[in-house]
Amino acid sequence: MLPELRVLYFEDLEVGLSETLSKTIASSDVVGFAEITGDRNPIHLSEHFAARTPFGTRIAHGLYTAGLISAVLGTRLPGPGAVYISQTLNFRAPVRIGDVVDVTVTVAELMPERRRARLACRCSVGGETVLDGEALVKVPTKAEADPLANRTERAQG
Ligand SMILES: C[C@@H](O)CC(=O)SCCNC(=O)CCNC(=O)[C@H](O)C(C)(C)COP(=O)(O)OP(=O)(O)OC[C@H]1O[C@@H](n2cnc3c(N)ncnc32)[C@H](O)[C@@H]1OP(=O)(O)O
Repeated sequence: MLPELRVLYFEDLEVGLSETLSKTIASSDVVGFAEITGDRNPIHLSEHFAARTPFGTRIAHGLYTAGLISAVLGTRLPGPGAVYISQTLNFRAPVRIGDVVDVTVTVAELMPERRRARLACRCSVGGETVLDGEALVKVPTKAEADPLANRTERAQG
């Protein structure tokens, strides 16, 4: 999943605006996440260990799946320049190697006075919700992102 970057400024957002990206979870993703974070829980890395858990097989780290939400926020909605403030997460069902995770974020509320957007986040596999929660992000306005362009517009206008 390497989507094209799209910048949406605060004034471009409206409640209900939504974006979905999909990612197939590879074993190398899970191994890589274990390496970069140090979370070597064998439920993610060892088939032998995972076979004796209720899941029956290795599962992805919850925070790896959550990271896919961050990818949508940071690349598509709102996109580059968005700053995470908070994120709630409910891990409702496991994600297994080979699963295709559909990640959807939807603008739920806009708070113009502080340029905050609240977004509903849902990850699903085959239509089943595996993770949901809410993100709060700070979103640049066009003027904040490009103050020179704004000054030029005013001078011309
Ligand atoms: C630390 C790391 O190394 C480890 C990881 O990252 S593990 C990977 C991330 N976690 C997961 O993949 C777990 C996914 N979730 C599940 O498989 C299940 O939710 C569960 C096994 C954790 C819980 O299942 P269970 O104990 O069977 O619970 P029930 O389905 O019987 O539900 C009982 C009520 O609790 C509510 N509920 C269950 N899970 C969650 C949740 N994650 N968040 C919020 N609420 C949850 C469920 O809705 C039921 O509520 P009700 O009102 O009784 O209907």
